[in-house]
Amino acid sequence: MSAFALERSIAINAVLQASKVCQTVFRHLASAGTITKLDKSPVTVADYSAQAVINTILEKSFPNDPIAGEEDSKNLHGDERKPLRQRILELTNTVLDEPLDENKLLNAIDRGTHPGGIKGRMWTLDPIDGTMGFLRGEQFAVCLALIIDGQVELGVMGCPNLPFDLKNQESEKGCLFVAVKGQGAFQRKFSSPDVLPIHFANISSPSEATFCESVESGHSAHGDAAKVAALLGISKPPLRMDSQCKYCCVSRGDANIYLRLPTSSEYIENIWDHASGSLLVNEAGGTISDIYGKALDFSLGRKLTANTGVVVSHPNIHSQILDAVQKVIVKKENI
Ligand SMILES: Nc1ncnc2c1ncn2[C@@H]1O[C@H](COP(=O)(O)O)[C@@H](O)[C@H]1OP(=O)(O)O
Ligand SMILES: [Mg+2]
Ligand SMILES: [Mg+2]
Ligand SMILES: [Mg+2]
Repeated sequence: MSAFALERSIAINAVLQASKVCQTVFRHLASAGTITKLDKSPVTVADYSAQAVINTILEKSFPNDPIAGEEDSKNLHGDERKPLRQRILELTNTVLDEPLDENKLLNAIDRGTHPGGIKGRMWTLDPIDGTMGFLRGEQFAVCLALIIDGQVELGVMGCPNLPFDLKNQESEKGCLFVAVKGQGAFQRKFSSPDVLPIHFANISSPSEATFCESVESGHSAHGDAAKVAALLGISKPPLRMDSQCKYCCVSRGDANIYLRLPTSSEYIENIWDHASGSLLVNEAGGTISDIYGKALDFSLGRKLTANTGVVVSHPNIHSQILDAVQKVIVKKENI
């Protein structure tokens, strides 16, 4: 049996079940059931339920593995939140074999509070990455990764709204991406277990590239990305997309570069926003670094405290992209 075969199959099932919950929520209630967290970001019943589903499934097979997940139950307590809790519970129980009660639900969500770090085995989970995309009915991803001693070993991403073939409007939506370190990168449809290998598109000059970036200019500096593109002679418009679906798209050749350039806010990226995507990129033959060319360091806790921004591209052009990014950013820093 290949390395991490059990983890791979449990993670795929967990991500598919959580993705189902997200699809149900979107069909039935869209923005109802949304609350705003302290950092002003939105969280929905689907985020909580997806985290409860995945944490419960992981606990069954790997009871000793800690989980660093985005959500926690602190906004779900008290009488006022009872209807929200009930909705999350109902949703969660639609996909679990053994139903939870309210207490078990809150405990399952709070299994995700691990502080992270360099030692041992842990999972990191973003139950819905790109909540803004989810609320708009656009792209979002359910992202789960296994990290051992600070190294990402396995990544699984479910992208319920992503077409299997981005160029074909009729193409079936619902793609799952999976990578195990040293075993390659693959995608499959939600509807079939058959996996197909994926690769970065070959490219010899950055000027031929399509780059992708966030839809949200508050998450990634669009103006700086436009300057980088101009320096590189890129003439194609950017592919704007929410969530780690961007990692999936570059990994299967829909686009060639992913730029996540720091905004003026002092935001530090979370490990669950990049762990599965970074492994997928590496296994699909791409290069990923921060804007200074440093590898992403997943060993420092729940956040990527040693990194600034993200740059992904084919290895043939990575140093040229970094040069352009640094010209734009350093110029701005010196103003
Ligand atoms: N100020 C911010 N800067 C960068 N990323 C952010 C910021 N606020 C939230 N995020 C996270 O950015 C990711 C979305 O990236 P993108 O804009 O590329 O879709 C999400 O993980 C989102 O969290 P969440 O998981 O809550 O949606
Ligand atoms: Mg969030
Ligand atoms: Mg996220
Ligand atoms: Mg999230």
